[in-house]
This record gives sequence, C-alpha cells and structure tokens, in this order.
Amino acid sequence: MKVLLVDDSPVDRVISEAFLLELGHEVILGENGQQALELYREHDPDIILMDEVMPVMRGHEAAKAIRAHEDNWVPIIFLSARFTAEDITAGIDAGGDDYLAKPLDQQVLAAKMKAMERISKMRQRLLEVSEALESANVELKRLADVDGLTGLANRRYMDRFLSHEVARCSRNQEPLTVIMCDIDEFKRYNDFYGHLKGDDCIKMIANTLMSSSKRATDLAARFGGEEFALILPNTTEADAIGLAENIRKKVEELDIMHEKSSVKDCVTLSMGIYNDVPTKMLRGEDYLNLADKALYHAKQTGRNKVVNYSDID
Ligand SMILES: Nc1nc2c(ncn2[C@@H]2O[C@H](COP(=O)(O)OP(=O)(O)OP(=O)(O)O)[C@@H](O)[C@H]2O)c(=O)[nH]1
Repeated sequence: MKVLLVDDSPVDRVISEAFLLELGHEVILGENGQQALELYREHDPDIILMDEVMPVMRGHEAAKAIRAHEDNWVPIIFLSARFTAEDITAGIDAGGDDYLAKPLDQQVLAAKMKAMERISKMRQRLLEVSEALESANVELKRLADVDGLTGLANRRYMDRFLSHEVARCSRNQEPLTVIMCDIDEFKRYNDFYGHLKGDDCIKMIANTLMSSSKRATDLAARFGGEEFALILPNTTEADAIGLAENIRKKVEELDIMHEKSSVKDCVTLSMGIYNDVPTKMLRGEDYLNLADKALYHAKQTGRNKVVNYSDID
C-alpha cells in the first residue's frame, strides 16, 4: 500500500518508515498536519498513519480537514505514545479509524495494516458495484424510453415529450407540429416478404425519419407497428409540409421493392400534419388525433402523399 506517514519526531519517523518498508509498503513522509493535507492531495495514499500531537497542525485537525473536503475515504490511524478513552473518542470523532501505541510494535502494525487493507479493498469493491449499478440504471432508463426495433423514441417517451412541448409552446406562443406517418399497404408487404423483411423495412424508414428531422428539439418516435410520429416544436406549417414532402420522397428513393403495393412498385409513406399554436383547449392528444385525421385522408385519397389538416375540406 501507499502509506502517508506523518510524525514530527525524526526518530519515530525513521523507525516507523523502516517497519513499513520492511512490510513491503511504499512510504511518503510528512512532519505535521499541514503537510499531511498537502501530501494527501498530492499523492492520494491508501492509508494515513499520523501522530496526534504535532506542531503547525495537530493530527485531529488534519483528519477533520481531510474528511471535510474529500469524498474519497482513506483509513486514518493515529499514532500516540499515550492515549486515554477520551483521546480515542476525540480521534474517532475527528475522522480517524484506529489508534496505534508508540513505540510501534511491528507485529501489531502489520496486523492493523492488514485489517485496513481488507476494509479498503471491500470499500473499493463496493464503490465499483455501486458505479456499475448507477450506469446500469442510466442504461435501463434510456432503454425504457427507446423502441427496441428502431432505436427511435417509444410511445411512452413521445407522450411525455409531446405534453411538455404543448405546455412550452403554449407559454411561448410558438407553433407546434405533429406529423403522423404510416407505411402504405404494409400488411401486404409482410404477407408477401415475411415478418423479418418487414422489420428491416420498418428500420429503414425509421432511419430516414431520424436523419431527416435535424433540429435538436425535434423528436422522431415509433407510434406503434408501422406508424411513426414526428414532433416538431417551433415549426411553421410551411416548414412542416416541406419536411414531410422531403421525407416522403426519400422513402420512395430508398426503393424498397413492394411488388404487392397498389400504389407503386416500392414502399411508400402516407403522412398527416397538424400545426397550430397550442392553447389551453388543445392538448397533446388533440394534436395526435388531428394529425391522424389528416393521415387517414392521405390514405383515402391515394396514399404516398402528405396531407395538411387545414387543407382538408
Ligand atoms: N414486420 C413487422 N410488421 C409489423 C410490425 N408492426 C405492425 N406490423 C404489421 O403492419 C401491418 C399493418 O397493416 P394495416 O394496419 O392493415 O395497414 P396497411 O397494410 O399498411 O394498409 P394502409 O395503412 O391502409 O396502407 C400489419 O400486417 C402488422 O402485422 C412490426 O413490428 N414488424
């Protein structure tokens, strides 16, 4: 272990250092509490052996300062020629972990070092486990919001995002757009090419949606099955129509063969748009319903098209 040994007595320092070196430890030497603080920060030792009565700064004070400013726990053992029950209590209260009587007995020192090393290793293990748990929790939280097949936001996350954006755009009096998208005649695609090819197709469309909505504030989500939703805060109707039209073309250009489609010989997308500045009467659910109405209209009037709700007669 890397040991910080702090003692104002040169003789005691030499004796303790010799013992520690013989036990195979690396030793950093300090002469008072102030140096203990500086050397602790500089060398990050595994354990501190510190005399209590020292000039400049006493051992208890140094221990208190170390405990107050450092998150990282390191065992502190006080060295003292004479200690009472009160001394021990004060030392432990100051942040120390144990006492060793001076002159040091090498065998006792070796035993205490072993015990502290054991505790230190257990603590390290605990820290590693809690770090692993923390990152597993972050990953779980992320997975809870993501659709497994496409990597887009899932419905659960989208609902939360939408209600948050409705409130925000309402406060700022900004327009909010919802675009509902649905793959055309996808049942026929699945039936003809099989479910696995169907999944691949869904993934390709998802990638197109993700790469087309470029603003950091936009959200592309899998609404369910072969249906997707785009939530575009602070976006005008004209911009939303432009973006939807761009996505529709890009999907055509993917040129995913769909022999059974009545629309075209490749996979196509129908889209419905609803755009408005939210009011107290207009909730996230209303945006979804109205965009879905526009999507239904696109389906009814030939598919592979973008329909804006306000253009429906
Ligand atoms: N491969 C695959 N298929 C899915 C998934 N989710 C939904 N589907 C299929 O998508 C198809 C949707 O069919 P419909 O709702 O009838 O719509 P459609 O055939 O696309 O017809 P229109 O929407 O009217 O153009 C069904 O066959 C579902 O089984 C999925 O995760 N993977």
